[in-house]
Amino acid sequence: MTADPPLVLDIDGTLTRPDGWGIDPRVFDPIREWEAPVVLATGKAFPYPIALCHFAGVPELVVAENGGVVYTGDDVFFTADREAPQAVVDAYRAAGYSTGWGEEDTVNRWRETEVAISREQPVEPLREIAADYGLEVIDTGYAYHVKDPTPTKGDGVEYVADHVGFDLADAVAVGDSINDVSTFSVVGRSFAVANADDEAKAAADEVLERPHFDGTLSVMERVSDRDA
Ligand SMILES: O=C(O)COP(=O)(O)O
Ligand SMILES: [Mg+2]
Repeated sequence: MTADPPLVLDIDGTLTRPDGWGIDPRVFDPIREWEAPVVLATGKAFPYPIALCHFAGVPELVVAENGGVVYTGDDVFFTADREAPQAVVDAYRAAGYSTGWGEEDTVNRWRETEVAISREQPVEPLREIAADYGLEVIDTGYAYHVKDPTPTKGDGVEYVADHVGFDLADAVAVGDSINDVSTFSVVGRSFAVANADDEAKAAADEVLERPHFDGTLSVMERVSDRDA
């Protein structure tokens, strides 16, 4: 018997420090002590959530690249490929723009199914080129993501739940942006942190009073049925 509900957590904007950048150091113990699966569902490239699970010492249950890459702990699923997003970014660069991440571009280096562009770069030409390729550009508040519209974080979360064997109706999700809306629609209870964008706030069952990991921690304390 487990007292805690399964958790689905976004990373940027949700596990972040009060100033919005970097993982809040208080994240590690509560997720390690959580008595149910914890799924990290992020727009970041695959190695980032894997590393977070690894260093926190928790099982690697991961939805990365906004649903493009799913890891159930046993199997990796790729639900899109990078070719078309890369063609969009190549055309964007050919038009004189840049991804904005510098020469080595560690943001995209290990990305398999989409490409991310710095929010300091102009988005309108990017949207126009992406539309020509039938792709979308989503703004997470941390980056612009050029992606196939089909795979979503919510689809990836369903994969993980099926493989791990928990009921999503019991699960609780916390997120901050438009890329969490699909997650909110597949779980039993959803929460948007106070810093969330309008789309996430509208989709969540509840908008929290507190931002970033302060908000997420308040949910974890509230939904845990463990005896104190
Ligand atoms: O990669 C991003 O832009 C945002 O990442 P997140 O989905 O963990 O918030
Ligand atoms: Mg986020």
